[in-house]
Amino acid sequence: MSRIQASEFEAKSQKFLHWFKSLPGATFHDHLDIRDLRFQEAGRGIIAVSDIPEDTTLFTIPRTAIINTVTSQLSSLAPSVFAESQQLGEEDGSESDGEPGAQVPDQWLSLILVMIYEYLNSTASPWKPYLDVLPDSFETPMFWSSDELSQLQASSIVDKIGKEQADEMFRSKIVPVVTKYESVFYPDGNPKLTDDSLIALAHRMGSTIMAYAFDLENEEDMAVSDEDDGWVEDKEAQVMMGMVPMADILNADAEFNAHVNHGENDLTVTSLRPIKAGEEVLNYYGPHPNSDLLRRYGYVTPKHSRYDVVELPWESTLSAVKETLAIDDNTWGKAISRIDPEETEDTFVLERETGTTDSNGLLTNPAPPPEIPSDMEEQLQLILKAISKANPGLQLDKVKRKAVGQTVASRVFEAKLAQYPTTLEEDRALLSDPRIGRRQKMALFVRIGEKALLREALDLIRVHHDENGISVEEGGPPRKKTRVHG
Ligand SMILES: C[S@@+](CC[C@H](N)C(=O)[O-])C[C@H]1O[C@@H](n2cnc3c(N)ncnc32)[C@H](O)[C@@H]1O
Repeated sequence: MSRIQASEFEAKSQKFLHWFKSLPGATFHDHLDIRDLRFQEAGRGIIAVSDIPEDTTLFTIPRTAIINTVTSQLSSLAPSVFAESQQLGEEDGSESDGEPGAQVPDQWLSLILVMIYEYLNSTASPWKPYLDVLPDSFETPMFWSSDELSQLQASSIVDKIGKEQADEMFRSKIVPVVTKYESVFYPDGNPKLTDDSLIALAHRMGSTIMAYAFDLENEEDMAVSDEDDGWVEDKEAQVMMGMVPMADILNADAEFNAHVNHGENDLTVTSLRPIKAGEEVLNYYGPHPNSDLLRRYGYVTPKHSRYDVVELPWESTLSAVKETLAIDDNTWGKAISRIDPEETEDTFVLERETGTTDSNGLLTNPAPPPEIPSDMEEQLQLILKAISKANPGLQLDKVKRKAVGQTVASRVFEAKLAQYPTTLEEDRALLSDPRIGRRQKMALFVRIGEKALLREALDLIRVHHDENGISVEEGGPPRKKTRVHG
């Protein structure tokens, strides 16, 4: 990084800080500063420059400083925009942030439109110094090349990126709104963007929102008292997305030392424990696996590994059952026909039953090894029962069913491991290679976490087998004389 780049970056941070402090109702503790953390690939962050005691208000953000559909001028200049984007989002029930069911589509689309409006009106925007510290490029897989994506190997994150769906949604929902309100989005004859540039801008704003926006909580009683000023229109509108200057300069980790409180007129950030001079103030984005952290925020951390997950398709469990019990096709067909696809899960999630942090933001217990997912066990027993109904000769007692279940789970985990072209050991060796780039390193981190989880699950099954005095062989195919062809 050249000195000029560093000083430009610093100048933007200080301009933003100055702007923030001048907002009516805003506070920023003297013992804090915004720092350039690009040397640790963390953009900007907030650092304590002197010791700060527990329970200190670190800064206060008035709700009027938040960018959303209530505060942006766009609402008054084009009042029907949000109604329209709401309808458009609801019409096809489309998912908008790449995570099924995670966000009401109209909220995300509306905020993208607001951010596009503020960005295109940049010099006139009251948030200009804030917009200047928001990112213009991202490390999220949405922006990775296919070569980079291949480094994620068999991680289910690959299927959740949703670039094409986002492209399509922006083309069909954002472009027509901007075109319809051209004079609002391009004031004073500002040059118009081509559709492709507008879609690229929508991606930029969409990714910014994904990594920076907050779900703004409103207390129950506010829902009544604030009805007049538009914050809360009805029960469903009680959570509203917004861009919260300064709160979103906080980086985050699975252990953290600050908390954002949502008050009636402002948001306050308080210290959860003493913060020493030189320490970074850290927020918490949630118990995300590294795959999700990468997908949503474009980074990974060792502490989030405890929340890693591996998705296992039901199909793979079925194949392992058929193979383990050496079931012939006829019996299998009958057994499968007894399973109602409406009543079964398509995917199971292997994860550790790890608690989250204590009230100080610290993780106190090590994460235990992952058990076989309970819904996978239930469905496994369901198919075993269906097999015994299809062929009574294949009826198994409880102990045997348990052993078969564990053997099947082992096979499912092994099969998943086999989908990753490299081994855990190879990946760990590669991680320490100084020549690998940032994205490759993050991809390695994700796949190492998933492989380690599968290995832990396999080890745990081995321990259970030993404890129960059951060999894996016993969970294997019944001997020839007990095999009955249906
Ligand atoms: C809400 S912003 C935090 C401020 C951000 N660092 C900036 O410069 O604007 C979230 C983004 O910060 C970065 N980030 C947050 N926590 C991080 C961490 N622990 N390590 C590395 N990057 C982090 C990621 O790029 C993420 O998308």
